[in-house]
Amino acid sequence: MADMQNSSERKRLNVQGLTHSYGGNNAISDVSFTIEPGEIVALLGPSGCGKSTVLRAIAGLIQPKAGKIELGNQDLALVSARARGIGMVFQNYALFPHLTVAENIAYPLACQQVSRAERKQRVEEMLAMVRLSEYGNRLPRELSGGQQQRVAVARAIAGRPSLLLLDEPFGALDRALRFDLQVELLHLQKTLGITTLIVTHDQEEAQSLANRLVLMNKGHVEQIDTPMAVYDQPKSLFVNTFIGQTNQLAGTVLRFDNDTTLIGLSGDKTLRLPRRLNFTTGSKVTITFRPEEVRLSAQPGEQCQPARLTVSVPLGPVLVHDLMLDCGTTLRASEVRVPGTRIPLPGSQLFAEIDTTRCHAFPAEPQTLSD
Ligand SMILES: Nc1ncnc2c1ncn2[C@@H]1O[C@H](COP(=O)(O)OP(=O)(O)OP(=O)(O)O)[C@@H](O)[C@H]1O
Repeated sequence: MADMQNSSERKRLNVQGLTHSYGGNNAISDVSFTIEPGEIVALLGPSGCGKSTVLRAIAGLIQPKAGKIELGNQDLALVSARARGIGMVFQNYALFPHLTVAENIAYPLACQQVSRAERKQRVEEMLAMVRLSEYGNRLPRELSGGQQQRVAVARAIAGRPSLLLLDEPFGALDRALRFDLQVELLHLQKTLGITTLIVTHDQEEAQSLANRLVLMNKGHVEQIDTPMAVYDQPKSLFVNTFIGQTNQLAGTVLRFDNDTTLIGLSGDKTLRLPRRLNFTTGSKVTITFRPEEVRLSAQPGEQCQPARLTVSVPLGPVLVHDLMLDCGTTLRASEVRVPGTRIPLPGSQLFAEIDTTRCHAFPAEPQTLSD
């Protein structure tokens, strides 16, 4: 293990202005981000937003139309896929079915012309790392899905890559197994310190694994931040709704009083935000807030929106309430259950107090944003 730690050189990945199209249709436009040596970053976004295209360009499997990719101090433009020193793991394991587990792991080492004796030693080291020491002589089909994926990870890191690319690596596995493998991968990645890029559309996976998230939408990068910053300070409505759950209210900026903004909601209701928004009076806005930022009570109060309970669902330690405002907008509230928490009856008239310090405001129409 010590040998392994010293031999994988930690490198910085620098992606600048990456642009690619397939047959005239732009798949990614001006994608830029960096991954610091030893860092793990997740590329996250809805299906078709261009994640795999970015990964393929970094791996050298496609030639991007524009942009620059540097690993360490090396520009990869003229470096073949094979010579890039990148380990890859795909969703579908992609193990050679006719080779044993040990032969699969040894394969990239043979390509690198590593001596037979060292190959044997490294395969044993890798098998131990992914806790499959007893399985070296089995064929892939004699392993479970989770075990096969661990072999794929072992094979990807056996060649001591300076960059590890993972494309939906646990997508085919069930939830519990995914979690176990995520923890294992995190441990391995930290031990080896390999600069890692993981592509996923699973936001929980991204948040639990990565130091930073690169959020993509329609071929563009929308935000690059830590998982907490992306959750707490989303830069766009897309990011706000893609990460975690969120409530949305359509509103109009009515006026500014001192350091507050009065928002008009439908049905003559209002909401006062305790800060001056960067919008002009009359702007149409979308106000967002998380379910945990809504407190329900049976009594009306200032800043409370009347709402009728549709259903309450206990989810482990949390009670999730779905409600409907008078205007027909749905609202979700959540609270941590404590002994004695009562589940209200569907149809109950309740009052939703929104934590206005945590609300975000986004333009409902782009042209209403003031500068
Ligand atoms: N070989 C190809 N030929 C033509 N269009 C392609 C090709 N590969 C991808 N695309 C298109 O490019 C866009 C980006 O695809 P890409 O596979 O990079 O997205 P993705 O975010 O990885 O999606 P998913 O999460 O579904 O795998 C999509 O519109 C897709 O249809």
